[in-house]
Amino acid sequence: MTDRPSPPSSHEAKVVAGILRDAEGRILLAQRTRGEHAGRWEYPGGKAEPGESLEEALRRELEEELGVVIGGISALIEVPQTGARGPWRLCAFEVQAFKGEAHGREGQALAWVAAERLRAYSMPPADLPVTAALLDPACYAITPDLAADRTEALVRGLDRLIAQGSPLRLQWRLPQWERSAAIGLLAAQLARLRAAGIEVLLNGEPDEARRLGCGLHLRSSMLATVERAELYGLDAITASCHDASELARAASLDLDAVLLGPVASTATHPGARPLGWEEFVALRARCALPIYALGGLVPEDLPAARACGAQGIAAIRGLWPDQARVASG
Ligand SMILES: Nc1nc2c([nH]c(=O)n2[C@@H]2O[C@H](COP(=O)(O)OP(=O)(O)OP(=O)(O)O)[C@@H](O)[C@H]2O)c(=O)[nH]1
Repeated sequence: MTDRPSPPSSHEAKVVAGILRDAEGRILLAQRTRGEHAGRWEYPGGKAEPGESLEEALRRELEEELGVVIGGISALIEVPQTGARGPWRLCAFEVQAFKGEAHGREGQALAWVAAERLRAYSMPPADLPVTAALLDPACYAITPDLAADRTEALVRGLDRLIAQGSPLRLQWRLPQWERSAAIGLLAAQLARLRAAGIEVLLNGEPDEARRLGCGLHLRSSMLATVERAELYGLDAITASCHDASELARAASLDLDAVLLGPVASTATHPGARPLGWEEFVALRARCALPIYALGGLVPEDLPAARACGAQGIAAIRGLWPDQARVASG
């Protein structure tokens, strides 16, 4: 587990937002009536006032804007951003219960939206990571770098991932394997992975992923050269990023998420300089893509990652089940 990040700086403006659900599980959006994002939809809330805790701010805003009194809340994600007026942070909370019937007390339109329809609503950029935190897996596993004769060990690892039964993204990365063998094994495993709710992204070429009908992960070298048109018709697309220019490139291609790291030092990439959480936050603040924090992280790091604006963690060792047995088995 990594050291916890330092608390957000006090000169950073805070905006609180609540995720409210109705009896059918639909989520409440409010339409902005003024300012830069007028007409766009957002999670209801507003700016915290000086001296107010985030919970107090959320309670006040939701009462003022919607006429509801909220019960318990839990942190979903914080999204540090850099705006024209300086640093600010969108702090999104799941609202476990509320009293009263939500209505637009400030003339704003409201909509109860089924989770899978959220992305059909135009939202401010800072909301992209909030929506991704609601809809997409928090864990992004990467296959271990096994030798080409280790098919059985790999399949045993997949069995265990499936048995865990939690939502997951899985990057299929087998650099030591013949291309045809790596793709052949994925083709044979894809249906059962998908049936278990595991979303597979091939570390490879767009055409290969299209033929398999799975997602695609772009190495940073490919991110630099790939054209948007080559990515047409693919499921989820992610990319490896290490700095602000790669993040900007990923954003210009409108990718679904990126992996940013290494946050801490890792056994698999011993020479790479770790970013640490502070630099991670500084980079995250300059773009609005969903970002998985990568490098030396384990599931216990998830709350810290979410507090730094990460969608979750990406890892080989930290997420591959029973790594020790795979390595020696
Ligand atoms: N409430 C809310 N604000 C958001 C979201 N996403 C996002 O970028 N924002 C931005 O955060 C800021 C929130 O300010 P606000 O105008 O709602 O807050 P307020 O009513 O307390 O402030 P005001 O009285 O200065 O207008 C706006 O610039 C808004 O566009 C979101 O999901 N919910």
